[in-house]
Amino acid sequence: MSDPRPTVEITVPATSANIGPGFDVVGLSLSLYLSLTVKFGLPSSNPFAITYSGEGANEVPLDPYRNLLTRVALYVLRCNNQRSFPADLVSIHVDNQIPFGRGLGSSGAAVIAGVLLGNVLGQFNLTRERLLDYALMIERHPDNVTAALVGGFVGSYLRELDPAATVASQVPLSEVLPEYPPDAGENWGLSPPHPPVGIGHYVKFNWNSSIKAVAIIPRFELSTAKAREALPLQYSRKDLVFNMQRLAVLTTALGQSPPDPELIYEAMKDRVHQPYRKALIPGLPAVTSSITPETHPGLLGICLSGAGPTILALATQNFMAIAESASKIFAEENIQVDWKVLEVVGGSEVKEV
Ligand SMILES: Nc1ncnc2c1ncn2[C@@H]1O[C@H](COP(=O)(O)OP(=O)(O)O)[C@@H](O)[C@H]1O
Ligand SMILES: N[C@@H](CCOP(=O)(O)O)C(=O)O
Repeated sequence: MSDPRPTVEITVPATSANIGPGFDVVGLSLSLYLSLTVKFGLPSSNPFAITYSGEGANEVPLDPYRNLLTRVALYVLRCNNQRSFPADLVSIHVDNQIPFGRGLGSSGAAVIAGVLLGNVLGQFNLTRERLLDYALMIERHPDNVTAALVGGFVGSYLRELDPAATVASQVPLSEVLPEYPPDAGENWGLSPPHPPVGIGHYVKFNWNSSIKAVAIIPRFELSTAKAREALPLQYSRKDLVFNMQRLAVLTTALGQSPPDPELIYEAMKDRVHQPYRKALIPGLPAVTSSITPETHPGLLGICLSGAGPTILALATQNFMAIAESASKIFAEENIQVDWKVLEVVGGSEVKEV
């Protein structure tokens, strides 16, 4: 009998999406990680164990048919004609540093980790582009998942698809990832819609490594779905031009040396999502308007991280003063925060240990 497969470690970074004007377009990978340790043994009919430590450990379902990571992995397996988890899978331990529902891309990281897990379990050797296709069937805005997969400061778009492929890519999440009711027959959910090839395209921008990200993380959760419901369906030309002008400047300005605070502070302003989300995040307008490069030398720009409620301040120094000023404004709204200084890091990794 052959030896069991080696243990595999999968690490996926947190991400901050939008960076002000780049709603659903740009993302930044940050130094907080979702890590999976996947152990194999002799083939057996015993079910494998899922264990968690860190963020969300007490709330996450440990049933593989309900857990987001393993449901995504099962989606990849089933799209590649493998109906279930392999018999030599013994355990998956998940250690998570990314807080849930705070705008730091926990669900995007879980989707990428699930796709990478499916690829490892099925030994499919899928390319990075194909892995991204699977992720984009599940999380339909490309900013978080692309940055979590490839790392760095990334811009991405979804390709316009031919009519047949468009139908597949618009299948609701609930159909791509059904919740697998325990009493359903064994053929249930066996033929999920396959992702069209080449849904997402991306480019990596330069990043000046002296720029750090201060994440000011309120102690309450805001689901991305709820924060997206607050947005209008239509925008004025004026507001779209406002954002496009700033985004065009920002993607280059954050790679320049030395970074120019005057240019970046204005280029991180937004009129597409932040104004509509302020009712969900008390203190947001005060934080983004009163902490400036003049009041806090070293600050480059400040915005909502993803769908919030976390605030992202990009800065080269004075991190504590920036975080304390933001904490004070949130405290006036009776909101406690935690804060961290994060680095911009590389993308996901899969290695045998
Ligand atoms: N590591 C994980 N394992 C399982 N489920 C996860 C994991 N990370 C995130 N999730 C799920 O995603 C939800 C948060 O998603 P979302 O509202 O998009 O917020 P975020 O801004 O953190 O991505 C969590 O409540 C949880 O259901
Ligand atoms: N562009 C999306 C990004 C959501 O990011 P998350 O980290 O909050 O999941 C949006 O702004 O809705």
